[in-house]
Amino acid sequence: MQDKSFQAASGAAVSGAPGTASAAQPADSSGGETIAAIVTAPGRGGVGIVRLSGPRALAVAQSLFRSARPDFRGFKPYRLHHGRLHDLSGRPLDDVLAAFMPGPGSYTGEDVAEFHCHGSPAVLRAVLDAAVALGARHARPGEYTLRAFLNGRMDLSQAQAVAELVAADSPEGARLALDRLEGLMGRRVRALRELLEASRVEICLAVDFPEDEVECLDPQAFQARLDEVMAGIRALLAAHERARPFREGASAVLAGPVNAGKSSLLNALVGRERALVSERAGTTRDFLEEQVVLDGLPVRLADTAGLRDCPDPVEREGLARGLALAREAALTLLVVDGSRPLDGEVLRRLPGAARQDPESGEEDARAPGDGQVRDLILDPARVLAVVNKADLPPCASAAGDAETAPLAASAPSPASTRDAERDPCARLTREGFECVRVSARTGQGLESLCARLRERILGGGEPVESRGPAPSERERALLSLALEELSALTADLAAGTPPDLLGVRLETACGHLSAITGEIAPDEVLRSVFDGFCIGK
Ligand SMILES: Nc1nc2c(c(=O)[nH]1)N(C=O)[C@@H](CNc1ccc(C(=O)N[C@@H](CCC(=O)O)C(=O)O)cc1)CN2
Ligand SMILES: Nc1nc2c(ncn2[C@@H]2O[C@H](COP(=O)(O)OP(=O)(O)OP(=O)(O)O)[C@@H](O)[C@H]2O)c(=O)[nH]1
Ligand SMILES: [Mg+2]
Repeated sequence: MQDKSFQAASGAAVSGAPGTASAAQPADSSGGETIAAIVTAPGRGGVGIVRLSGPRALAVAQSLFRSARPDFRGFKPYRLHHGRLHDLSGRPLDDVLAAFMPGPGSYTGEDVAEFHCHGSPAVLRAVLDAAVALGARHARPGEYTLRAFLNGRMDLSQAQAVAELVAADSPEGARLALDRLEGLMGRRVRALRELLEASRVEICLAVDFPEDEVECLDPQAFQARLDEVMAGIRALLAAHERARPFREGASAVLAGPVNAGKSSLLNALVGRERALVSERAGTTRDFLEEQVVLDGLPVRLADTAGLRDCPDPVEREGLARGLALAREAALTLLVVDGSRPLDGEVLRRLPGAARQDPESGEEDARAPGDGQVRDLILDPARVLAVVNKADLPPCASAAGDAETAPLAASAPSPASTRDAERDPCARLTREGFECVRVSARTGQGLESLCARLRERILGGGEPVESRGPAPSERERALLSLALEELSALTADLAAGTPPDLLGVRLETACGHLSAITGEIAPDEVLRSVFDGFCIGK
């Protein structure tokens, strides 16, 4: 036997990998219990995994597993062994690969065993039942990662990053979570806290030896260190804001006149026939939302009822809902038909329209008479104009447009200024709107539309992938609290507040930072973090 293996005779809870256990590791997080779960997604799959963690993991694996090899002499850590699982009565359950990962070096810090089965829900259920019959119990959501946390394998920020990684629906969202999983966040926050701890020591000295106060507490150096910590916290808060759209997904709304091709565009961006499309104006009557990843950015995209003046109360209500969505969204995609002059419904919503219309009074004049709908005023800052149907001849080309010149030549040539006025793209550009020409039918221009949409929602700025971890919502709240405390401390210092009171503020700020990594984590905090997990994580 060339290396250590775990034979049936060796009993449960044999731990290998000496030297990796941290001194701070709690004696036992399992309370003696071994947990088991199907850790792959519900439903059928090529392979499905049942995982066990706890003191009886090895014993359970040894009773269920029979190697296919006659020379099998027990599990070798981190090796896949081929064989069969049998239940207690000896009935074969599946042909599998099995692995054993001894604590404390494993994911959970405990002994872990895995069965890589055929991905049938029936097989997986039977394997899980067999493990439970041998004394394991069903794992609660997030319990593997909770054990990893309690065993000092990761801090709270990393544990939360695991849940976020599993939930990520874009490559960038996953990257952000992976950065935190590596422990970047914890390291950054601990470094900031250490600076504050050094200040606390100074304060304690000043309190204990007041006669030496001048020597111990140099307000300038003290403030300089506070400034450094506050700058560090602000940088983390800024990273949170930049990452927010990737975490939560941004929202964009397709709005515009009837028949402009909003639903066609939704379908083209989603990649399937999600919304009904027809040549009849007023096809979409209620809004409809779909989650898509556009140019790496997760976006909740809503298709809405077309803008038109309509007496039908149902259609009016649909329109009102669409407009309400547009007011909330990060960006409105104003879809217009590029083969026709700009629709009156768009014209009267342009920012300058109220001034041009002598009959209408103030903003309220554009809300319909019954007062139930507050209408939308198209604001170039929150709108990206999408000039659709680029596959059709443009309604009128702007003067000097080379692409459409032959067409203009064959048509009776109207004055070029009138041309420019009739072209929706020219008109909207003149009104200050950014325009993208696309064809929902041919797909032309969709790539640049997605790129512009991403840029507009993220607000240009620094790329999210610029180094540095992005705090989660929970971490953002704690960082803000710490920052508030330090700002108050700055004011106290300037006002000549006695050192013992300054010390209290410092302690509070340190407490907030500790809560991020979980060094101080009351049960309800742990519960709120791990409750969001799925079973098997
Ligand atoms: N099959 C399987 N895949 C998985 C996991 C798992 O538990 N099982 N993971 C979990 O959800 C993630 C991987 N995370 C893991 C992190 C650490 C260790 C671990 O045992 N680390 C030891 C020894 C490493 C080695 O010998 O190479 C260590 O870091 O000391 C295992 C998985 C994703 N993929
Ligand atoms: N040639 C051409 N026709 C298009 C394009 N996009 C949409 N259409 C056509 O325009 C008509 C209206 O399309 P829809 O997607 O239903 O338009 P809508 O804006 O959702 O209309 P409402 O729901 O009624 O407001 C349909 O006949 C589509 O086939 C395009 O890019 N090129
Ligand atoms: Mg529609």
